[in-house]
Amino acid sequence: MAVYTHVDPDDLAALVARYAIGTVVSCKGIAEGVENSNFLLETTDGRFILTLYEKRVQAGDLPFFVDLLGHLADHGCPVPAMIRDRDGEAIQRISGRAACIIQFLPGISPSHPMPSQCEAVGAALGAMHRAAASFPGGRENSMGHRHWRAIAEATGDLDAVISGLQDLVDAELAFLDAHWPGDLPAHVIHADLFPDNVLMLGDRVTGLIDFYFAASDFRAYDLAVTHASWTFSDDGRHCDPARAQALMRGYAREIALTDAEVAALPLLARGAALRFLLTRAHDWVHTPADALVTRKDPAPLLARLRRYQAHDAAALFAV
Ligand SMILES: Nc1ncnc2c1ncn2[C@@H]1O[C@H](COP(=O)(O)OP(=O)(O)O)[C@@H](O)[C@H]1O
Ligand SMILES: N[C@@H](CCOP(=O)(O)O)C(=O)O
Repeated sequence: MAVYTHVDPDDLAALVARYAIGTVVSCKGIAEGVENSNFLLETTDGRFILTLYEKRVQAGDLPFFVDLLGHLADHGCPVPAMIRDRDGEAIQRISGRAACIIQFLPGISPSHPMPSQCEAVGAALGAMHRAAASFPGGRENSMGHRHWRAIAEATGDLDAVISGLQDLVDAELAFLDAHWPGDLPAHVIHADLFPDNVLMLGDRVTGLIDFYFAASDFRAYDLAVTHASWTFSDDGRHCDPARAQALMRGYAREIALTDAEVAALPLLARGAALRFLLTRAHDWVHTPADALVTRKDPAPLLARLRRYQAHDAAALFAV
């Protein structure tokens, strides 16, 4: 359960009173997620998500996320609105944290996606990229390639997380620094489109959520993150060709990748696997003991990284 911060009932009632959304019926911590404190808020008017922003989300970035979600919704993407209070404010404070009340979207995150669901999420990602390309805002990717070495250093002894990890990470960082592309098509991307950040009903995508890592970066890197998180076995050792082809097919319906992007995908996927390996390793070591959160295992991301390092990795991205 990701609840880092307690919400006092009187403070919550006062917060909700700022909005035209009825009065509080209940407010329960949500089991999923690792970054922020999330609550399912029920009022006399319906269901909402209350998010208190923790660790990696800077309060100063929240106006960017509010504007981005508004832009994507205006372009037909299934993203949740940040609800505005009677004064038009979406960003609040409660329990010493920046906070938002967010539209509740229906759907379930697929734990073991079917190929048809991978195809649907590929198309939803492509459509989201088409919309994001016209978004005028931008944001440095604080979880992007240039920052991975700092995350590794902040973790401490990587060998204490997985034996032999330090040497592997040092070598991979050097390789990626030497080969990372300079000029692929870029705009604001989601950058964390794991299955738990997509809501679906059957094969229909009903929600793309959790945009708090959204930042300016290569669109093909976003596809690589999605490939790494949707097409592998739970242990990260096996990429399912049916799921991978379906994801790529769905994306290709919306976006025609350039030859340079196609050539870069295996490298970008190595970067994607390393990024989430590093943040999981960091959180493995540094998550507060009293937080109600289930830490995510870094090992399956290491297995994916090894798969993407293999000489035949380009085949994993065939349409
Ligand atoms: N707009 C929403 N509609 C419905 N459920 C949501 C919404 N936002 C978040 N959730 C639920 O809360 C969980 C955690 O949200 P998420 O934003 O992924 O948290 P974190 O940023 O901490 O990882 C999601 O897996 C989902 O179950
Ligand atoms: N998706 C990342 C962790 C970030 O958590 P999220 O719940 O905000 O996606 C991972 O799986 O390591």
